[in-house]
Amino acid sequence: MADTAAARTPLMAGNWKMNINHVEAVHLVQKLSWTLQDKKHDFERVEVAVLPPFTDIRSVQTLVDGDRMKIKYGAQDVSKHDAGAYTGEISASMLAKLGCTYVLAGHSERRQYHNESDALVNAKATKALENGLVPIVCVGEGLDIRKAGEHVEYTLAQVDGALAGLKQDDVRKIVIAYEPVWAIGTGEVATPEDAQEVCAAIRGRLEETISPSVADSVRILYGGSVKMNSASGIMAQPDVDGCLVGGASLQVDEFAGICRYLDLQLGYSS
Ligand SMILES: O=C[C@H](O)COP(=O)(O)O
Repeated sequence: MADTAAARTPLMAGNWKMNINHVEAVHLVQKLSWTLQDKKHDFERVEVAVLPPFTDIRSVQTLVDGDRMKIKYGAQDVSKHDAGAYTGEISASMLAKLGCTYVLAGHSERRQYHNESDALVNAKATKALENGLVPIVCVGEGLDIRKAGEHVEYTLAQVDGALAGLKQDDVRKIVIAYEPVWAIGTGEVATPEDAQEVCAAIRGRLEETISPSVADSVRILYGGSVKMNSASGIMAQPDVDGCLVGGASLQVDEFAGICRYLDLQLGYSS
């Protein structure tokens, strides 16, 4: 496959999960912005996004808009419904109105604790796209599947299910995050080669089932215990276009270091 990684702008997305209230969110985003600006971070070269809990999004929007920050933001989940009697759910149009760019669909914790199926992930991604949001579709295997050596096949089946029926032009817009469940929040980092193996297989599947040009455009992230020190090795892989960062995104210096992996690779000051 043609190596067009340079045409895919890397994305570092910080998933705060159920951490950080709306007051803390303002401090965290402000400090992240100052830290990155101070280091002259080039947001066109490496895109930075935060994915706070729903209750924080309005505060983050106000700050980002007011200070004209280049940090993007989004949500951790979205309803498959447009509106109506769905207590506790949040629609894609509500997120769009809040200026969200991204929304996670099918994070492994949603699949694990809320039994989200590939069909539901597909419905959520579809709703996100209809409302102008970019879904970050999450896939990845558990430890038993990895040990059985079935991780590639398993993950590709999730990709097929999550993208079923989407139009080529819609698939081109999405982001896919490969997060091996055994490496999430455990300190167990998949090796760069582990990440590359599955990310390359996902790209290959898009090439086969959608089109080579779509496969070359879609950004594929790795997620699972990424830290400042592991980011550059992971990002050196040709089919890895960014990271979905959980725990480390709650620490400004750590997350800023991940976003600045290129500068740190070149030995510039941290
Ligand atoms: O959404 C992020 C992934 O679940 C990774 O989380 P983690 O960096 O805490 O392992």
